[in-house]
Amino acid sequence: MLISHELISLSLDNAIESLNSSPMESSLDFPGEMPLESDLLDLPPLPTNCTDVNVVPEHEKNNFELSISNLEGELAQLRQKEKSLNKKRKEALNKILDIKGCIRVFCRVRPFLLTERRRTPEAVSIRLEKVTVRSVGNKKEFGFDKVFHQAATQEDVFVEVEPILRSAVDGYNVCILAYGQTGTGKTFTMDGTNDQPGIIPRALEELYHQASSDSSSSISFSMSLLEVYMGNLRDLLAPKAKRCNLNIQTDPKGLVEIEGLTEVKIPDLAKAKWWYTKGRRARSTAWTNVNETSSRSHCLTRINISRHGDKMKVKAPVSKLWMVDLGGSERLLKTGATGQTLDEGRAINLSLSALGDVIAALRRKRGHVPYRNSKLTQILKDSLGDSSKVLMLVHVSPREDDVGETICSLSFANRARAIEINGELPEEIIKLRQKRILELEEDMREAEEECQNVRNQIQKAEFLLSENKKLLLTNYPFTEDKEKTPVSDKEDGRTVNRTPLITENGNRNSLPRFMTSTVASRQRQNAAEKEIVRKAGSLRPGTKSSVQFSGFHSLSFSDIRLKSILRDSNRKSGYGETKTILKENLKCNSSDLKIPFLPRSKMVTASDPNLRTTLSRHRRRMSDLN
Ligand SMILES: Nc1ncnc2c1ncn2[C@@H]1O[C@H](COP(=O)(O)OP(=O)(O)OP(=O)(O)O)[C@@H](O)[C@H]1O
Repeated sequence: MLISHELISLSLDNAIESLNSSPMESSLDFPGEMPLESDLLDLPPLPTNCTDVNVVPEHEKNNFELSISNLEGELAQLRQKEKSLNKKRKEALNKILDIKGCIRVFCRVRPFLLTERRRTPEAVSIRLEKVTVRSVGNKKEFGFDKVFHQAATQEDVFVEVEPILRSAVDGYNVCILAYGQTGTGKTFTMDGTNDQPGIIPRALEELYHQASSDSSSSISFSMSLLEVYMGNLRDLLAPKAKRCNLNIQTDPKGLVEIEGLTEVKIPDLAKAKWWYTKGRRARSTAWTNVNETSSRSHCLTRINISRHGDKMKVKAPVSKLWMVDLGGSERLLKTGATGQTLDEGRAINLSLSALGDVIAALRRKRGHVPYRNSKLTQILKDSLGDSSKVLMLVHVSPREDDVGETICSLSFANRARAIEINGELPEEIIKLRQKRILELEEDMREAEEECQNVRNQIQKAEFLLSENKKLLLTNYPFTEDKEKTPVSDKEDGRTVNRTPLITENGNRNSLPRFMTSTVASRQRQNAAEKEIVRKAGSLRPGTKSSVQFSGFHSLSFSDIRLKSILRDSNRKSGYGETKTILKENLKCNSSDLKIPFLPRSKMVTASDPNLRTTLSRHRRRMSDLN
């Protein structure tokens, strides 16, 4: 192995030279396809006019080591910078959400269905972020943080939801609730269809996207799905027999856990979607006068987000993302419900009113928050409080027949926004807030852009570091074993570089004494190495034997990518194009990439007397290994 590596450890300039030269000019010519290492082993004995590159002087090893430690230092600094930029972005986002309010309420108006008759003037109209409802000469107006008109797409809705998801990945507990009369589109918004996926499938995708772009920590997800049906908890991911009667536990710190709830690891998006679809199928639905597949329960999807920092031993902090498709609020007579369906409707209404009370108490910053009044609010206790972010999407129907229900839903939403206490804010304060939000958004965007730049630099540095390590190991296979084989030591008052020797059983320096080098032979060897370096250096000042990135960064010729780059460059004309190809493939600036350009005449031949010692040493090492 060492032989072939040494053979192909040509410097980039020599490599390009070989690739571009004609068969007459070079004995190591690679027309089109590069030879395999095994091919190289089968090559006939080296002719005298051969580029000998087996000697890597010891002082270059120090350069490698210095380069590696420089890169490691650079990487540590870059990672620190990424962390602080991330923190800056988080803070800006958090401030934005605080200004906008920790409990935000959006309204979505469902379009008319094909079976519904459209009347003018329409009962529900929208102007900016206000919804106006008209009925028999009366007109009521409701304000929201955001209103989605009938033509709004799933994408439009998701764009507004995305920042809150970011908060979940940043470590906050987040709760997204879909509220509204039955048949107004809650399930459509949360779940969607195959063609028009809703918030949950999009959020899953987004979470993996955010996790993959955060290199400062590793983020993992797990999923649970449950429904609150008639005041009971049902585990939608458990086998049917084990689904019911789960208990809610709250620890002294106020963290909520549901005893026995199935929690599945979702290492990738495909797994996440698979589990989600499985759970959704188990949900209770029934036919009502209003909706053919009316949800008869509250369906809760929980994603636990664990963030592992540098120290994997420390227990990873976990944040919860709840996405809740609430049961339909309805006036029970209208739905034509009887028997069990009537009971289901009552249970839904009771828990919705408990939810309304909790949100209103939180908005008013009351000392007592009535979480205990329903199972739904008990479950969501640690995700509705002060340090959490809540988003409620209220759904309404555009139909005149539904005006009564629409007004009920919008009043519920207004209560959650605490509008009746504060009234709408004065125009001036709204403008000031908007200005501040714009500034913070700009800060966030800048931090994000800078962070992305730093991530690119990290990637590049990581690549260079691994290349340098590979190269070091290739040329100095015993590098880790520093104590047993000192790289250099003093002998007779002079510095002597030692190349480690190896026997079949792997012991070094255990050769018979007559085979080991003497002080004199080592000095000759040393002198020969120095001579090679001197000759190479004299050909072009500053030329180094590898692709030079800024500073000491170098790239091994044995790297597959470089091989293919060189092969391409061989088909093209030469130096200029090679440089372009390298730049494109390695995605670095031209200033970072300095390819030494050497004249073709730069050949070190085996006939050089100074090289004889070195070559014989090389052959001995080859035979040691064979
Ligand atoms: N924005 C929309 N665009 C197109 N179709 C919609 C939209 N919103 C709702 N619908 C359609 O309206 C019907 C009822 O919607 P959906 O089942 O989502 O209501 P729901 O509020 O979840 O009802 P329930 O509370 O009874 O479960 C469905 O056929 C759905 O496809």
